[in-house]
Amino acid sequence: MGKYKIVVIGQLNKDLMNQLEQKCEIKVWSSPQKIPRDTLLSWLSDAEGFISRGDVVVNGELLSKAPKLRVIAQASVGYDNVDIDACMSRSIPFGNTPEVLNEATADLIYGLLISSARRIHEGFEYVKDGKWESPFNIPMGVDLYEKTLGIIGMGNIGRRVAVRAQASGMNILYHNRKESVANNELNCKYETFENVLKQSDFIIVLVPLSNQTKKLFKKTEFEIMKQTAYFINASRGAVVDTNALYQALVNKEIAYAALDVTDPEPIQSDHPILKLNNILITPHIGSATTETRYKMGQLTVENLLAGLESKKMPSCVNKTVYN
Ligand SMILES: NC(=O)c1ccc[n+]([C@@H]2O[C@H](COP(=O)([O-])OP(=O)(O)OC[C@H]3O[C@@H](n4cnc5c(N)ncnc54)[C@H](O)[C@@H]3O)[C@@H](O)[C@H]2O)c1
Ligand SMILES: O=C(O)[C@H](O)CO
Repeated sequence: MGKYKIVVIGQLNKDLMNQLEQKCEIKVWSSPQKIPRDTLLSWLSDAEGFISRGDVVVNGELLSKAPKLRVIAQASVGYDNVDIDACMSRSIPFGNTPEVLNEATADLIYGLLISSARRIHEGFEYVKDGKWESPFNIPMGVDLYEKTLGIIGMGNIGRRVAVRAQASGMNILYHNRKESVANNELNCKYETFENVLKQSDFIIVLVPLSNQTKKLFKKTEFEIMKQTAYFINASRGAVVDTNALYQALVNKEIAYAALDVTDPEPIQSDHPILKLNNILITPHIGSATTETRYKMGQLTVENLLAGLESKKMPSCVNKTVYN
């Protein structure tokens, strides 16, 4: 039997590529830059399998140019770049990589929280700039102990963040579309969206980007937060109205923001929000550790090969495709 024709966007570990090469003939785009749409569509014209990436829009137009495509996999838990209905209409299973990145992403988010609260990155700038004249003229932070953390979108990663916060002596509120026994058993209290915003000292956003969550955080939402609130977004940039966040930070309606995701990505280096001293931004590095990225790549390859061999994927988003 011949090899499966596949297209891979992004870099996979060498041994994972070797694994794919055993069974597949591969066209690979390993550049961090976005692949030109025309190139991608021409590569997909005879492909059976596709490893996509977050910066590729997978929609009906793309699928119409890929008549032989039978499976799509992606190394991420979020799949807001993919039109799942369009995949369903072609009975194409789409595989993502949940859970394997929980700990790494929760570490990064907790790192953002501690770094903001304790002014860690500012402290280093201070030292580099020669401003550290005595032990008394230092940037002051705030305690986490006995403060309230509100998690909006309390799923796999949110729960791992909650465990870290509890170790620091924080109280946890959460809001999801509905209350969950598993979250309550973790000693986290369910509240309405508005109450979480009103009552929390720190707010972490971890909802998937969807039509319901696009610009979930606008002017009104920042207005109802405490003036001392720290706002942390690690979900997707488009969940937040960046201009409203900028105004809230400038007008001191909230104290501080830390973002691992922006809208657009990358954020323009001359964006005015970068000039503020009450913001910390990292370049979408939630899952970016060697070990975790390897596990994500491994699950992606398993998903793809399962699909090509007409077996059930270990992690399929549109499971009803198998009904
Ligand atoms: N910064 C990063 O590198 C990074 C890494 C991993 C995941 N993410 C993002 O984080 C998101 C969450 O990941 P996860 O693995 O915890 O997913 P998950 O599906 O386990 O959790 C998401 C939670 O959000 C809730 N939710 C969905 N829509 C909601 C709404 N409208 N209002 C309130 N709650 C809602 C769900 O009920 C669920 O509990 C991903 O979708 C992805 O966008 C970012
Ligand atoms: O959704 C995810 O898994 C992260 O954002 C990494 O892309």
